[in-house]
Amino acid sequence: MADEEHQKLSTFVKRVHQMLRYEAHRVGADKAWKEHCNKSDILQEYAISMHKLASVFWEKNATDRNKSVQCRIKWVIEKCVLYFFEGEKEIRRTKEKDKIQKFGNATEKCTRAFAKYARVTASKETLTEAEFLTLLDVGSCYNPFRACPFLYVIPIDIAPAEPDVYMCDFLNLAVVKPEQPIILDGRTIRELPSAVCDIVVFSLLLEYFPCPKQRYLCVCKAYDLLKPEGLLFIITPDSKHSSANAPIMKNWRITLAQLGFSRVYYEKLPHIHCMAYRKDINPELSKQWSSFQLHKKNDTQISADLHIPQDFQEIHDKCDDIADTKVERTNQEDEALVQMFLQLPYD
Ligand SMILES: C[S@@+](CC[C@H](N)C(=O)[O-])C[C@H]1O[C@@H](n2cnc3c(N)ncnc32)[C@H](O)[C@@H]1O
Repeated sequence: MADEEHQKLSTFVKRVHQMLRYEAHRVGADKAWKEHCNKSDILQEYAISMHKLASVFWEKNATDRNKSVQCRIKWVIEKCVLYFFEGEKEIRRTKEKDKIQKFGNATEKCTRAFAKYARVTASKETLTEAEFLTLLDVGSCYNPFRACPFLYVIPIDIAPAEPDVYMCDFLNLAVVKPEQPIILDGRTIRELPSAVCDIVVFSLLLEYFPCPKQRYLCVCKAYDLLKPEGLLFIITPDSKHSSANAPIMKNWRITLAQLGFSRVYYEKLPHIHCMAYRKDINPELSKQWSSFQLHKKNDTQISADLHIPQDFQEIHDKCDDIADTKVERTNQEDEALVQMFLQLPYD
């Protein structure tokens, strides 16, 4: 039997997600979100629960790849090293350039954009590579990337669990003109300049939002905040077999391609999907790929949504009291629940 406290924390986190989905269904996503952000006691308890789940319970399983979701942080760092320091970035740049040349006149505009980008960055490149990489960790909670030596981390959260995490609602963050200074108003961030980040991380973030449009807004914002050739990491929970939610993952890929992202790394680990998307120098190629995929599916229009399996589940017309984490269950039901929440509180 799994630890009782582990189960209680997982249940609390899951109930916050359920409550938000229920409220969004009842009063609309925008209103529900606004009200949710004012529930400081629940946000605070969520922050404490999440921090404890990740740093105590998941940490215990950190060395076992089959059990651990803790490896999500390691996965992101490993892929950053491969991409930024071990040549993958240059390989991708060459591939993009080759494809553009292959497509010929139709993409003449792309070729010009590419050449201009190469000229502008050539002088800065060596300097940039030697400096820290700027990583925006959205929904950071407890700043798990803090210890990484080559990262300058900007951790943000609506409910920081650690004092070095900035208070910020990403949905309402203003993206301002590039080359503006980053304004840190005390421990709160209200705006960031565009094209300022090498890396944006959404680790277990997107499923928090009750509505597919809010998730889409997040990826659009990440696109604006990233430098060309920067990476967006998305870690999303799924304890099922890799093929079970493959159509949803494919739709994400098509939607992100429509924005100008191409997928660089993907891995299904036992409890999570791990993905890294590159902001292409020119968005036309990935847009073309996306249109081709839609054509194959006989779809004409890309949806400005990012769905998760929970969107297709029935919304219960009554949401249990969030504070009441004690539910009457049989031993068998208890065991099933524990197995389900052993690693992640979402599925
Ligand atoms: C499930 S936790 C994940 C924490 C951490 N990233 C991890 O991998 O362990 C989701 C976090 O996202 C935060 N969050 C949700 N919506 C947010 C928003 N709009 N802006 C910033 N943070 C948000 C929550 O407060 C919560 O700490």
